[in-house]
Amino acid sequence: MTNTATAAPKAPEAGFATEPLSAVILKSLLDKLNISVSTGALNQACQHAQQEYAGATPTQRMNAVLKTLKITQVKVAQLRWSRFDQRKLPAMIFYQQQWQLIERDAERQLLLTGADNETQKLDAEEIEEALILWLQVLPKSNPEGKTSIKESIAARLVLSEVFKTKRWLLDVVVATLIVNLLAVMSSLFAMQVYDRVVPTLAYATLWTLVAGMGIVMILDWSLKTIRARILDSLSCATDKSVTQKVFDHVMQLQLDTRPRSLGTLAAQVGGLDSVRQFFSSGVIFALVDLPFALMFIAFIWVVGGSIAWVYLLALPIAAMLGWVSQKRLRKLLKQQMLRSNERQGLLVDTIQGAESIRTNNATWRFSEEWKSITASISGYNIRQKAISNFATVTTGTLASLTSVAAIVVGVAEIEAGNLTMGALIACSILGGRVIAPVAQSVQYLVQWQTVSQSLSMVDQVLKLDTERRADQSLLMPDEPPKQIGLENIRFSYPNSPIQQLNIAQFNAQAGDRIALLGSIGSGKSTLLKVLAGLYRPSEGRIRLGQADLWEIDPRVVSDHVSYLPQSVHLFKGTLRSNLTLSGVASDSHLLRVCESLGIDRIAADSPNSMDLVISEGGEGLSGGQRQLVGLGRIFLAQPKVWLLDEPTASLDNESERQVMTALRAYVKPEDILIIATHRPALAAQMANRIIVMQQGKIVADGPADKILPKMMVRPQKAVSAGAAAASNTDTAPNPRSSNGSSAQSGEDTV
Ligand SMILES: Nc1ncnc2c1ncn2[C@@H]1O[C@H](COP(=O)(O)OP(=O)(O)OP(=O)(O)O)[C@@H](O)[C@H]1O
Repeated sequence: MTNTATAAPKAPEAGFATEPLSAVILKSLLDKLNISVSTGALNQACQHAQQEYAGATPTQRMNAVLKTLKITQVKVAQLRWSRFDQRKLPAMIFYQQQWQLIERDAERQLLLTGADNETQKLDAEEIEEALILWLQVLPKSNPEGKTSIKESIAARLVLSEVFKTKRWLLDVVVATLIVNLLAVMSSLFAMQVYDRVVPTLAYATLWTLVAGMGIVMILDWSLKTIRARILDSLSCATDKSVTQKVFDHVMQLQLDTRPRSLGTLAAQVGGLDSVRQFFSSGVIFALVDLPFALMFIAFIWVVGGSIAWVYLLALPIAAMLGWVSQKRLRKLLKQQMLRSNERQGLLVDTIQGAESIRTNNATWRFSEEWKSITASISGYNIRQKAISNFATVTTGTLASLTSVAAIVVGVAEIEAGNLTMGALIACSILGGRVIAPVAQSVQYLVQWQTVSQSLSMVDQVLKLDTERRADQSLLMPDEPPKQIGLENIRFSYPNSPIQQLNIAQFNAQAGDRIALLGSIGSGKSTLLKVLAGLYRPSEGRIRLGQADLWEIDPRVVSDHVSYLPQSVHLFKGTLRSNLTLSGVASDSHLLRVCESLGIDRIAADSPNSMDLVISEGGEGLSGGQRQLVGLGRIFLAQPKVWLLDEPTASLDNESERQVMTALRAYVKPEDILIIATHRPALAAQMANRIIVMQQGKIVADGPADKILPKMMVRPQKAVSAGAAAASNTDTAPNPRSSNGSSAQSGEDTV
């Protein structure tokens, strides 16, 4: 167990706010970030920023420099070295009264380079309080929104499902081949009738031909129906399997890397619908029919000679039209989809936060935001519709033009004696079969843009890390863990340079009852989530029992470690289904837990008892009742490690007492209990060991009876008192303090 105490933060180095940003250092940093900029322009921008923003912070001046240089892909953050996530180097540092470049060399040693190009190696401790300016290069957005099928994970997923069995492909190709050959029969029928039946009025021949055509039509109808059925069932099966895979991926996402905007995430996953619609809307017919266009042209050549040229000329024009339209649509659709996802996120946020919006009189603000997003979506929509309508109408006109041109050429051929009237009519019928799939393909090229944008949205979700690698062989220890600990843990949220946890050593043994104290934002919840295996630290190791927690099967981890979040989420269902989320608790166990925690009173107040209906989003229970349900879940799970984040924050005194009693009864002597709380009274009642956190670090760790009394004295200085107490304290945990007197007066929060 560690006993760490850090000094209070030192004052920032004088002069940091006014010292000009060094153009030389900034140039080196931008070069390292692969952002090219001319030295002259950079010098001018730095001078301009210094003159215009003389008294401003370094961040404001850096932003001014970037704005002058028109560098938009970079965000600036300013923070102390002690909170900086060192993996995010290089950066600029204000040290020894000057701006310098800080990076790591090949041996991972910290290296400072000054404006004079002098370099020096140094240790992290020397620059603990120095100021860092960090430039975050935002991922390059793909302005064209181009997603190649090869790069797209979602597209590969869909295609691998579509082609899992290839039998259907053969069936569809054979059916299509026959359907197209039958189309040739229809044109031959027309030719025979015009050339042989009409001149002689040979009815016997006509009836024979009609009988033949009857068989052809029945065959055509049957094959088309079978082909559609095959493709429909294929698209349903693909849809089922792909959406399931994406849903499972979302369920296994590493929680700290999950995007913060959940409404947008939901919209991204919903994008799969347009992919499914595309694949089930008959695109495969158009694709399969497309090569037959060439076959029909060949047939027209045989029957009508030079008429074939007309169609051969129309083909590339139609293809060009489709290609140009989809190219123009690409960028528009991407913008439209991004805004649509944003709107979906706003809708979810507004519905969830309706109470806060109303009570803060903020309805107008959200309404304005909605109006502005909708206006831009409509703008994109109108432009997109104009392009696709142009493509559709122009292809239609092209089809008519082609058929007029074919007739004109045909008339000339008839005059020259190269063609009969029947052959001209047969060519006209076949010509329709050339233009139709090409026109359809233009539509699909246009539609493909929507699909490829949806695919790239789904891709963004599929690219997020899952909690375990797919190829990882996981441990399944059969012994329950007797300890949980951290070694050299550092944690920061993605895209944030701030280190939210920095803990060299922490160990909790069986029997430990730990209260985690610290001011708001000090990292208590983050620590509990890291211990629960919900957040993956960027560095270091979490030991659960003898193994690394991230090497253990997550189901085994959840069996042994339970975490109660600060705000408990309830799901649509009943009180019972919300308590027994995993569905493994027996009724008698459930009833005992409900009685111990007072949940039975919630059930008793409802006519439906334990079947009390909970609606989507957990509406139907009060804040305190939700917290009891959350506790109930953990009591039912009976874990070895109990991680409770402010478990009684929403409870009244009576319920809190009941929960405390229940905790004493249910937490077994060999279990580990860690409670994050702002209430020293709660800590005094439950804990035999106190840990105090500050800025993501453990600043005090020791027996409750040594640390708590000092914290009760001046709650406003609790954290530093805790740190001071710890520095005078034995490092071994003491048995639980019996000194309840300090607890009684300790209703203050820490
Ligand atoms: N999803 C997130 N992304 C980025 N930063 C976050 C995120 N969640 C929390 N933080 C930051 O991490 C820091 C630690 O937060 P944490 O919730 O662990 O604090 P805490 O000690 O539990 O606070 P409280 O007592 O208010 O619950 C805070 O500064 C917070 O702003």
